[in-house]
Amino acid sequence: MAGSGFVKATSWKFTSCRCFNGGRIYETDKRFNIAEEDILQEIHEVLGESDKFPTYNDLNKMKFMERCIKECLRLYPSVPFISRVIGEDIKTTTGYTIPKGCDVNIHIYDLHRAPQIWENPEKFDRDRFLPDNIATRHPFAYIPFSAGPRNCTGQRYALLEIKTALCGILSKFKLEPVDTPQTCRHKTDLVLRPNGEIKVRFIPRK
Ligand code: HEM
Repeated sequence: MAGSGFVKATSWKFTSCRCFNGGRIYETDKRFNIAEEDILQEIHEVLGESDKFPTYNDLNKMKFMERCIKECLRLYPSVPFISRVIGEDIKTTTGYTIPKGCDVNIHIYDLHRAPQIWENPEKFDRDRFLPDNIATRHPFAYIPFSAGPRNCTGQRYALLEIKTALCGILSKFKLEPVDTPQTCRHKTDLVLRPNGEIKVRFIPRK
């Protein structure tokens, strides 16, 4: 139990929390500010105006919030790249052969911003994960939790914890960015990490 608690705590700190920070703090434009108020409205629709703690069923009803979280994880994947050792020779569609035994890095950050896949890739689009819009997308175009047999075992839990945190924070505070995408830089690491502090203003809601 202690081990599992530790995994959850560290997973939150290094992944879910990154998603939360990344999405809110870097996305300073009006599209996200409007989304934030609409997320709060959805929270009120599901929970009422009370301080009720959300249940599993409540969280599953928060579909708009979920789409915004997914868009944050597209723009700022907490795990920006993963690595694999190739198990057999692979022929690419461009005619190259990647031999068995090679180390390969899959750059999730770049994949999630590839213009061949995403229209206006740099834009925060709250509708990008509507069912109609994901129906035609390649299943491996969006892989914040990796894919295949070694994908993230905590992904459902991660979404629930991010949603829970958003319910608590957004119902009490309006968040305003202090740092911007222009002032923040990332540094190379296993998780997407800012090169310094990211400041955000918490304004209590009346
Ligand atoms: C937004 C939050 C999270 C993101 C973006 C994320 C992302 C990922 C990614 C990309 C991998 C694959 C790593 C690789 O293939 O090298 C992974 C693996 C894993 N994640 Fe997460 N993760 C998140 C939260 C969590 C949480 C909350 C837990 C646990 C409660 C968790 C547990 C694990 C475990 C155990 C693996 C290894 C799976 C395996 O190798 O079979 N993750 N995660």
